[in-house]
Amino acid sequence: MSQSPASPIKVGIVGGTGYTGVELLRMLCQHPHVKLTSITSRTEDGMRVAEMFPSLRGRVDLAFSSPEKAELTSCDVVFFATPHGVAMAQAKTLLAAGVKVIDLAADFRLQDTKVFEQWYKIPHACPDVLAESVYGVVELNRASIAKARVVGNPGCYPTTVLLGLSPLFGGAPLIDLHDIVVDAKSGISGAGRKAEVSHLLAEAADNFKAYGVAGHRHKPEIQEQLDRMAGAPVGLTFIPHLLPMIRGMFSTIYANILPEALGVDYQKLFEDHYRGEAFVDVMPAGSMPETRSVRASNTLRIAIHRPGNGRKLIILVVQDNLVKGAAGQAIQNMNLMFGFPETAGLSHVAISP
Ligand SMILES: NC(=O)C1=CN([C@@H]2O[C@H](COP(=O)(O)OP(=O)(O)OC[C@H]3O[C@@H](n4cnc5c(N)ncnc54)[C@H](OP(=O)(O)O)[C@@H]3O)[C@@H](O)[C@H]2O)C=CC1
Ligand SMILES: CC(=O)N[C@@H](CCC(=O)OP(=O)(O)O)C(=O)O
Repeated sequence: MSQSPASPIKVGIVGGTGYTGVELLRMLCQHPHVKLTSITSRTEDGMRVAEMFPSLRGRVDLAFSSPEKAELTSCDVVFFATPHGVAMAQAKTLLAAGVKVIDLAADFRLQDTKVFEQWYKIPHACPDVLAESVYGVVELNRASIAKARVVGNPGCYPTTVLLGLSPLFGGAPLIDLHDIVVDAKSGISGAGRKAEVSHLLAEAADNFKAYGVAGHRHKPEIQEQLDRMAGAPVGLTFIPHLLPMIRGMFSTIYANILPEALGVDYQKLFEDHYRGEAFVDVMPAGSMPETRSVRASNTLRIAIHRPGNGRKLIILVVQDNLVKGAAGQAIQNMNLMFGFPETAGLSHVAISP
């Protein structure tokens, strides 16, 4: 049962100057049960948050502090909006102090440490903490997240793919598991705020390209979860693309319906599966979702298509990579971990246009 404590919980953010960090700030400063107490940056130690982000003037009255100076052990929960490898170095200390941890990077996503080390090129610092962590797609793992001390917030692409496919698993076999194709596109904020030539306006604007075709680190993450959901190895092709826009993610998923499942009403199946979910919207039959319909909101929208009523099932999924794909989902996890209403602080309507 949801409960609201009399006093707000104390929240720290490691990596407050990045794109997902400032999204956490934007949403948490309006959260009814949260008090922001620590926000770190190695490079902006001492700078007022509102000086760097004028959108937060009058909302966040704090300065960035270096991670060493920040009093993270006095928080109730710490979000890591940092590169891979940072959260796992501090998780044990925080847990020992009774602090819950939500990592927006990949340290607590892949349960197989060999696969983690193959893709992230760093040894896992705390396999025991990894073993107790929960993969944070709320709509898939609600009960475990509510009891968790450590959550690995999913990658942005995996969220679209797993929520796009999840209604097809758990009952009688419906699709050919050997051949699922995901054609995914992300806005450039997905690459973070750090300077890189390929992210310059002159390089990324008025351009469109695929990347990671030979292999992308989100493929093993999706694979681990899909294999678990399907109860068998899934044949997955995953191709990410870079869109010439700032925010937004669009995944088109192609699956082949099994001959014995051609009579299923997939629109109804998806509607029934997600009925009552606050942040997953199954659009009416024939809809064409647009990224701007979810911009700055925690909503993920899905549309189901079946051209010619044939055997190809096409699932269109849109989300804001920085919100449902990162900071919003992390707050949804926090709400569950502390017994708050799942929607607390997350009621932002999309900005459109
Ligand atoms: N952008 C997106 O759409 C998504 C991002 N993610 C993941 O979330 C995490 C954050 O992403 P994003 O906000 O885009 O990244 P950014 O590059 O925009 O920001 C990274 C932040 O981490 C801080 N930081 C960097 N290195 C360290 C370190 N060693 N110790 C402590 N702080 C550090 C930086 O500040 P400073 O250098 O001043 O300390 C900065 O505030 C990443 O792991 C990313 O993969 C997940 C899903 C979607
Ligand atoms: C557009 C773009 O570059 N997107 C990033 C993925 C987004 C992300 O941050 O994912 P992780 O948390 O797993 O790093 C990429 O493809 O590397």
